[in-house]
Amino acid sequence: MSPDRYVSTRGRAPEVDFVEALLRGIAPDGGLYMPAAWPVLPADAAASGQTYAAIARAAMVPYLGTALPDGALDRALAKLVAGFETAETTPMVRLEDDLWMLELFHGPTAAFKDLAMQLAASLADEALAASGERLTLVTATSGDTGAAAVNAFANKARIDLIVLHPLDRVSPIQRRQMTTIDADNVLNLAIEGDFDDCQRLVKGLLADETLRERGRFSSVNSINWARLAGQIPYYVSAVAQMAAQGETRPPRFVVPTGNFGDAFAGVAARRMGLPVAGFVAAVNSNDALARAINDGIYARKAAVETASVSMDVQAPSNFERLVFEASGRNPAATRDLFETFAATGSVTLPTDLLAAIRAEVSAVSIDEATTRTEIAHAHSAWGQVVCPHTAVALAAARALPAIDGPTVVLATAHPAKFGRDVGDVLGFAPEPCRVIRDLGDRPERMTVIAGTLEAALDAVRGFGSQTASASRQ
Ligand SMILES: N[C@@H](CCOP(=O)(O)O)C(=O)O
Repeated sequence: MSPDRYVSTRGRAPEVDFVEALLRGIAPDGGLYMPAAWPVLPADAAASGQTYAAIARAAMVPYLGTALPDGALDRALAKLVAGFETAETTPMVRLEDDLWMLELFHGPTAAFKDLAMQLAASLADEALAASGERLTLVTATSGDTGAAAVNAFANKARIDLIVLHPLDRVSPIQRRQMTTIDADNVLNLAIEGDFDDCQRLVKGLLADETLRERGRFSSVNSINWARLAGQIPYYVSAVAQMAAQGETRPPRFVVPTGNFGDAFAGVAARRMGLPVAGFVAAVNSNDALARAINDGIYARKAAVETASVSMDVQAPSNFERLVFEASGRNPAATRDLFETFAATGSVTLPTDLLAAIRAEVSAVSIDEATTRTEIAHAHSAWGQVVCPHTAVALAAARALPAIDGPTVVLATAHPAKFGRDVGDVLGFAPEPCRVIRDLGDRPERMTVIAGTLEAALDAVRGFGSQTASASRQ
């Protein structure tokens, strides 16, 4: 069993290497790829004083094996860190003695998604240049993933990118980050529906045989293992940064959660040997994950609109990876559970599975009023202007019982991406960072379509002609 081989959570697909997992996105049996074994972090991986690139290299090399050209990861990491505005890439702020905030929003679209998306784009580019193939990517977004994907994949010669966002349910800045980029290889579709409709359409597009003639077809949502691999390093970096300040007790991480990809990357880091006291998934009123973990019933409900829009997710795709891992990597049990969920919208988790899930992660749901109160509290108590997603996690963290160790809250997006909601609470608009100021007032390009597979198929078939593709090579 090797960490550079990938198995499907549903057990009915052949093993693949990293490049295949990246370029396929989802396994042919409908499952998600998982490394066949967990690699072990080098003993000094989280020692203080290392650069982000060095930490990321150590954490990610075992997952890539020899699937990519020599030096591909180093080139991708060099480009990644050059695109960030802070020397530490993911700096930390100590809010209180035992409460820290890990800032993941200093990249080109001011959200944590940049950390993995920039790497995925560089690595996909290298893989396709080596094989001579073309790739079409489809991606569902509730705001941040789409922006990060458009920035990372715009004008890549061998790649077309189609982004589906729920019409009028992303923030104006998030929408403009997607729609104002000047790139013929990007198609923005605004779906009449919610994020879960977008996610359902992406799965439908990926399963459609008639689109195969376009070449390879994949997704850069966090169903793609490459997205998770690129999110593992910042957990290691957090432990290293705290060690540099004399804090060596294992931390508890509180992760604002939508699709559970960010949190599962943390679970992976712990599996690799990172000392972690626990994980808490902090969700907004879209609480399917919290209900599953706390009540033992995983059940879909209609999504509600919240200020933390990127977390307006009712069927978190990476819950499948958690179930696979917590079931002792049992593909039959995982398959049964998610096939039943797909058919009925509700499953009761078996008692032993639920206990194993709870050993990995706990979950807290934070309502809108508390989120607003927390935005105000972060400003009055610590002088921090935080985005609604970060506020959800801070509120969850402050409600938790104390532990003998630090609690680290992941700050996932810059507050200016959500200026209206944050400004509404604080009475002033958050200061935009450079990448948001640079958006300017360029015209927007997007197509509004109904939330049906037929409408999505029509839009995709009409996009990215061979002629246009050839002219970009
Ligand atoms: N939070 C997301 C939803 C998609 O998440 P992903 O991590 O699976 O790409 C967003 O901002 O779009």
